[in-house]
Amino acid sequence: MITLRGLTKRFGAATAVDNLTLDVVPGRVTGFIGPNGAGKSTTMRMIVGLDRPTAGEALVDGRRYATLRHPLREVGALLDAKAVHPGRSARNHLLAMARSNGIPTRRVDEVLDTVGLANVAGKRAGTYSLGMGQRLGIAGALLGDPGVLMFDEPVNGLDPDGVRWVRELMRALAAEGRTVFVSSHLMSEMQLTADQLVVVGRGRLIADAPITEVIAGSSSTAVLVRSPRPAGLAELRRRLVAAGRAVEQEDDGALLVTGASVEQVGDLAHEIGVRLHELSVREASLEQAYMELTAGDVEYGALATTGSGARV
Ligand SMILES: Nc1ncnc2c1ncn2[C@@H]1O[C@H](COP(=O)(O)OP(=O)(O)OP(=O)(O)O)[C@@H](O)[C@H]1O
Repeated sequence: MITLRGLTKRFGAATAVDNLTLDVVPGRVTGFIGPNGAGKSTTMRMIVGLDRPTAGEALVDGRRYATLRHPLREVGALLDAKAVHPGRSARNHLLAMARSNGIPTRRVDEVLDTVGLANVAGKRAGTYSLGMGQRLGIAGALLGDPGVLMFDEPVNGLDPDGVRWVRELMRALAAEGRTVFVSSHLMSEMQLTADQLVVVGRGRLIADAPITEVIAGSSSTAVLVRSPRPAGLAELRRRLVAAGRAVEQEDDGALLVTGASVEQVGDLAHEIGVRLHELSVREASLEQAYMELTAGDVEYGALATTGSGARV
């Protein structure tokens, strides 16, 4: 478990992380998302003692990182995949990490196997591709078989096969009861990987909720209603609009209702005697929900060059 209490980091006048309080619990993949510069990396760096909080604290299983005797056995982290000496082989890099944490050598070969680098483990890390570097970083995080794992942008630079491998790895680690905290800008991937989401903007907490709740809360999540009776559907529409719901009509005549639950729409249809052929939820994508949540917190926005003209 990771516990953040009033966690704050200021760099001079700028506040990178602003009073974050939350728990990242075991047995789930918790996605950590937010616009560029929102404070995700700084938060993760404070959890593993690489940055010192200006105020508040970050604890791993109730303890500060600095007080852990064998930290790699408690918490593994992929923070900067390039933070490997380029002249060192992957195997030697992991061996040095293992020695300093009382981890047996055979574990080095195990994790090299797990991440698919066994065949190139003797090559200098400086010759590795971006994706291979990510795999080496992940191997380092797994090395101590820790109960808490953090990954900052783990799929960065990976090919589709690698992206899928990371997704399955995260899910498997959480299923084993570990705490998995992972940041990413790829919302479609997050939607497939995470159970819980922590959303930050300008250092502050915007949301901490199950992914299903985040998506259900989006204004793009709607109820789809289809009926063989156009007159009945028109009456349903009139009633819904009168009740303050937003209703759109699809090209095939179906209604898309926002701001009402399936139960409410179904009950109303029953009340006025409209026969239905479909009543279902059309879920927003995580990307849509994310865009709404963070709309006011995008720090490095550019003017859109096409479409709506909205700042993105
Ligand atoms: N060492 C530092 N000195 C000064 N400012 C810093 C330092 N590290 C981070 N910052 C600033 O803190 C803010 C948060 O940065 P951080 O890298 O934590 O954001 P992030 O959410 O990880 O962003 P991204 O998605 O772009 O990786 C940014 O404004 C950044 O410029």
